[in-house]
Amino acid sequence: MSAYFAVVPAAGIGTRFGGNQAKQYAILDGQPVIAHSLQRLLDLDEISHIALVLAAHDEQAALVSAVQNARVSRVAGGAERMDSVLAGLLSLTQARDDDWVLVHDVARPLLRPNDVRELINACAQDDVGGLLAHDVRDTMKQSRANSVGLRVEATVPRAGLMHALTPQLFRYGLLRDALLAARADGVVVTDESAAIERLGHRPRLVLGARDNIKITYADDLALAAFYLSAQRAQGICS
Ligand SMILES: Nc1ccn([C@@H]2O[C@H](COP(=O)(O)OP(=O)(O)OP(=O)(O)O)[C@@H](O)[C@H]2O)c(=O)n1
Ligand SMILES: C[C@](O)(CO)[C@H](O)COP(=O)(O)O
Repeated sequence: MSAYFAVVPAAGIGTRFGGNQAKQYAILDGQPVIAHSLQRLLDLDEISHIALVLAAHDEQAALVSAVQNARVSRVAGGAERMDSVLAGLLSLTQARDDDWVLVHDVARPLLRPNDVRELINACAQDDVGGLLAHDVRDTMKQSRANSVGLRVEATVPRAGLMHALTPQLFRYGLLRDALLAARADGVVVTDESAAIERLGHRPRLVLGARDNIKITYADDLALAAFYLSAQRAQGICS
């Protein structure tokens, strides 16, 4: 039977979020974002081990109790998200090629356990894997900046457009090889699926909850606090 591992890329510096510390240490309902994100994964008994990928200069992670859990190991990250994910994967020396690895951004603290289970179930018989996603709702415009400002270039048909979320779940050996190939080709991918797609595969898309937001800009923190209290009211988390 295949085992499930997780890699949590947490080596980013949060340029778009701003402030004087990385966004994973911003406080959300009394706890740093990293504590929420890790706890959501630790609550899933299916996951045997989590590789937490941190920036080399990170001195705050060690102070977070979820980081000290025996199922969590710390790994040094790289310059791009894909380098950090690869470092996490390569640290999982106990994983076999046909085991599964869930990659989940530390910046997504509101992951619902049921979404992970749906992703796991949907991919169970799959040779490749898949990711959580949700559909684009708004009318989409292609923009172009010119001498008279920002203008509409075209209206892009929204049918079939999806937002890629995490977790993204792939076979360990396939994901490792896909990321190594992207790196060897000098291609920077912003998610695991893109690396897998480059090899000609078509990852499965599993509809995920819209509250699984990524904290990217500072105002996302207030939105996350709102969704967290709504999840509590629904009994989705403690
Ligand atoms: N070299 C990097 C860059 C990003 N990440 C992680 O990848 C996830 C998604 O990246 P993003 O939201 O872009 O985070 P940051 O890189 O921190 O933000 P920014 O791009 O605004 O600097 C985050 O959990 C981040 O910590 C990482 O582990 N290693
Ligand atoms: C992986 C990801 O979270 C999918 O939404 C995302 O691609 C990573 O960060 P970015 O904001 O797209 O750079």
